[in-house]
Amino acid sequence: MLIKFIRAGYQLAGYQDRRLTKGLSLAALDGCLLTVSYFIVAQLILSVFNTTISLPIILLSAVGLLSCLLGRIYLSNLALSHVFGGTYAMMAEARIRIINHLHALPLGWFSAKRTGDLSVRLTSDLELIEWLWSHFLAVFTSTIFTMLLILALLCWIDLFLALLVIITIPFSFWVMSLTQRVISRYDEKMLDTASNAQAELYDYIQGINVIRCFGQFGTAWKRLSNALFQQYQAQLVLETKPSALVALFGFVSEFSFLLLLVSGGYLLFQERLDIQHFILLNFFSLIVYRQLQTLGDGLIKLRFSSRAMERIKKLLSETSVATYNDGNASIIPSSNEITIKQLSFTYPEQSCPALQNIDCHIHANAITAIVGPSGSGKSTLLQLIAQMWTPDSGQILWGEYDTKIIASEILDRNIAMVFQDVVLFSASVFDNILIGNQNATAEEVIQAAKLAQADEFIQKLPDGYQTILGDNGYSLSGGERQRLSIARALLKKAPIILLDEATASVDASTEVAIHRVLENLSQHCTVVVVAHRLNTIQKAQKILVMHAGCLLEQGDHDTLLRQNGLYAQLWQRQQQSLSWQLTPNKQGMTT
Ligand SMILES: Nc1ncnc2c1ncn2[C@@H]1O[C@H](COP(=O)(O)OP(=O)(O)OP(=O)(O)O)[C@@H](O)[C@H]1O
Repeated sequence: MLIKFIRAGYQLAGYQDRRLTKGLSLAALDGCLLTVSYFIVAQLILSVFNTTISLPIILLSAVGLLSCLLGRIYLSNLALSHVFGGTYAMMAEARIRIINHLHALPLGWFSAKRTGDLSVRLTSDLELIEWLWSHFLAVFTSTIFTMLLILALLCWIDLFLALLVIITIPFSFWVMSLTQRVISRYDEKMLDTASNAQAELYDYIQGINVIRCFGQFGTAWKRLSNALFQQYQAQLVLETKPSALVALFGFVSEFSFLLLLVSGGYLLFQERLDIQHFILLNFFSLIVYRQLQTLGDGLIKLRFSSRAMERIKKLLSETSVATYNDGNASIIPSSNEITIKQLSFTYPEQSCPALQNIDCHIHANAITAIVGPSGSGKSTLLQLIAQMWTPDSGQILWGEYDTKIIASEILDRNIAMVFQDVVLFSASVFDNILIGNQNATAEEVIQAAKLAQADEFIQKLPDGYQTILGDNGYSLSGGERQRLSIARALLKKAPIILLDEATASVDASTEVAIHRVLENLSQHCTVVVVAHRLNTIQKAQKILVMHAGCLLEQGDHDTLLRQNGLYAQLWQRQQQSLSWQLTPNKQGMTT
């Protein structure tokens, strides 16, 4: 089981740190040195009883014991620093591998799993494994060596009595494995309830403003306290259920000591064993008993963290977006046009497809707009173009190549996307824009902010570009946040820019200015925008009109108006609403 655990750890990290092997060898040496010091004590006891004790023997023993002690301090220190160095480096690598794997997972995975569960796997589960590697492996190795050597010493003193100790060891291990099996029945539940409690805590803190606004403290608190109570119960069961077996393990290990005491006493009485050897046998069997206890404790914890290891391995086995790992990094399409062929897509765990048989052509170096009623599939189409999901069927071609065969890093580098929900990090405004292109100069960052109509409000912030934004950039208005995310996308200078209602929260004049920038950009970029306000995309070279997951109409503004279909209806409704005027009625209220 231990070997399996170590192998799984190596797999998790993706490499085997040499410091760990070195540290474990040093721990084994430490265990040997401990046995040497016990041997010296045994010799001293024998010489007392044999009356051969003398000052030189006492001095020699003292020097021997001191050397062993100093040697052990040196060895255990060195062993631990190697084991810690190796373990922490490997676990850091494991975390990076997990994060890299998460990058490649389809967005649906994140919405299906709760953030709390993920954070438990990345924190508590990994910490448990890390703790066991760093604190148990070295102790386990030195304990095993000490125990084996002491058993050899026991055999040297009296083979028959040593065998009495040895035969009880398999029983101890049998009880230990029984305990592990019982624990494994409850530890899964404990880890699951811990994940759930963490998820509830996360939801509670995230949604505290909504909870407060709608007076939902009672309901929200009930959910949270329920989850915490379940975790508490699972923890209690895990601790109490195997306790009888843990006690039995202690009894079986102690029994060997008892057996030796009684049998040794009998042999002593029969004068077949002398007193000095009787004392030595008991002294050593007591040490074996202690070592067995240490091993038992560690192996029980090992079982617990093996479960954590399985959960992380399961996370790593989640299937990534098809293109992510297999893509060809050398493919660079000759043009930035996008062709969509018979594309259909259903969200995970949904029965109705969000997109059905979409066929269209998105011109290079032009603006294409996607419009349609809410829920018609506009954002989904945009996200599929950005390869955030794997389609059920159909193809998306970038130039002449199917995006499935293009390496995801190439796609990521060439596509800039502005999402509906803007995510800003707790960093300066400057750094938030710089995320778009880490190699950009300060001038380029400011230029991108100017193009996104963000420079003016940034200059008015307390520290300008160096103003630190709070959690998720809460100190900015919705429109300001959107402009920062547009600046970020512009800074990327990607040949394909996708904007999902990127200007929904900005005022009309800013929106016009941003669209003017997009028009300029479209001279050398493929720009795809999802828009609700149709007057902003009137000049788009192509407009895709979505309805209930289908592409209903396509063409430019004038063609679509002539078709007198859904687009014409939407256009007319918006034009009517633009002509509305607020006038006071007789009671003086505006209507
Ligand atoms: N992560 C998801 N999981 C399951 N269903 C989803 C998910 N995201 C969107 N949907 C569903 O897919 C359909 C299309 O959604 P989509 O967001 O693409 O529409 P939209 O046209 O962009 O809407 P809006 O204009 O309101 O943003 C909707 O029925 C929506 O409920």
